[in-house]
Amino acid sequence: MTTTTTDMSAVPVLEASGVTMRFGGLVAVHNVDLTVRAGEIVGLIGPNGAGKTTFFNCLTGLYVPTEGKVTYQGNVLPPKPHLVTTAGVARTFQNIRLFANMTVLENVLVGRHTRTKEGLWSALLRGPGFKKAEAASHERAMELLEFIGLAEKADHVARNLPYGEQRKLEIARALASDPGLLLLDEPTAGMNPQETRAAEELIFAIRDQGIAILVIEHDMRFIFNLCDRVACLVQGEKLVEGTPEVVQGDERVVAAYLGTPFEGAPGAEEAAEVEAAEAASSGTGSPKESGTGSGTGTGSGPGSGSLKSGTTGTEGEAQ
Ligand SMILES: Nc1ncnc2c1ncn2[C@@H]1O[C@H](COP(=O)(O)OP(=O)(O)OP(=O)(O)O)[C@@H](O)[C@H]1O
Repeated sequence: MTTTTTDMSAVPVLEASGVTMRFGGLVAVHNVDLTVRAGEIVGLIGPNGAGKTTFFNCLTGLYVPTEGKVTYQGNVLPPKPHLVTTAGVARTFQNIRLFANMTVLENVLVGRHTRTKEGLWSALLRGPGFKKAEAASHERAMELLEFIGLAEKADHVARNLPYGEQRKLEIARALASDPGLLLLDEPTAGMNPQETRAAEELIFAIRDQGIAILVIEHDMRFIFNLCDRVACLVQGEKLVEGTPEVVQGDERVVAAYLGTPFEGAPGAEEAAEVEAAEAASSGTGSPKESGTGSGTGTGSGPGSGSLKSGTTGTEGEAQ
C-alpha cells in the first residue's frame, strides 16, 4: 500500500489569474497572476501608483476586475466585500478605518458580525440564542485582544489609542471574521521602528495560527524579513516574483522601485558628497533633498527605501 502525503504549504489558498482593472483609458492592473499558498506570507511591492491597492480591491470585491478570475480555496470569490469576508478573506486598509468613537472591544465585535448567525428578531428579543451567541462573540473578541496585546484596553475609545495600537486593532478586527487569508495594506505605514518590529512579530504569529497572508508594504527591510515570496508590480504589471533574495537582487526591480542610492548603500556616501559639491557649485548654497533615503526604509515611494533587507535600519537598530 502506498501512502501519499500532501504538502500543505503547496495548497493554493488564493489564486488570481489574468486580473486586469481599467479605469476608463487607464489600465491600473494588467494581466496579473498571483498565488498565495497555505502557510505563506507573500509580499506585494512596487512604486507609488503601481496598482497594488487596486489589485487588493479586485481581490476583496471592492472592484470587479475588468478581466480575470480570483478564487479562494478553489471557489470564485463573489464581487461583494462582505461576501468575500464571509468566504474567509479579511483585509485592512492603507488608511485606518476604525470606528473612532467605539471602544476597542466594540470595534472587534463589529468585525465578528459575519460569523454570528443570530437575526434581527433574535437580537431585538434578546432570547437565549442571542445571549449565547453574544457571549461567544465577546469571548472570541477578548481572545483576539489578548493575542494582539490590547486586552487591557478593551474599554478604551479607539480614537484615544496611539497610532501603532490603532493599526493593531484594525488587524484584530479583521481577524474577528476568522479568515483563512489576511490582506494587509501597508500595515506599518506611519509606525516607528519599534512598532514596525512588533508588527512583524504579530504577522508571524498570525501566520503561525494557520492564516495565509498577503501584504503590501513600502518598507523593504520589513517585507524582505517577513515574506516567503515577493511580487513586484510596476505600472500595473507584475515585473518579477520570487524569494526575497531573488527580488531584491533583480536589477529591474532596483531600477523601477528605487532608481536612487540610499544611506548605507555601497557608494552612497560618495554619491552624497558629489551631490553636495554639485549643489554648492550651482550656487544653491545647500545640498538639495535627495532620494538617498532617511535610513529608516519606511518611505513610500521610489528612492525611499533599500532593496537589501537589514541595510536600512534606523540608528541603533539590530541589523
Ligand atoms: N477609482 C479609481 N479611479 C481611477 N483611477 C484610479 C482609481 N483607483 C486607482 N486609480 C489609479 O490606478 C493607478 C494605481 O493606483 P493604486 O492606488 O492601485 O497604486 P498603488 O500601487 O497602491 O500606489 P500607492 O503605493 O501609492 O498606494 C494609479 O494611477 C491611480 O491613480
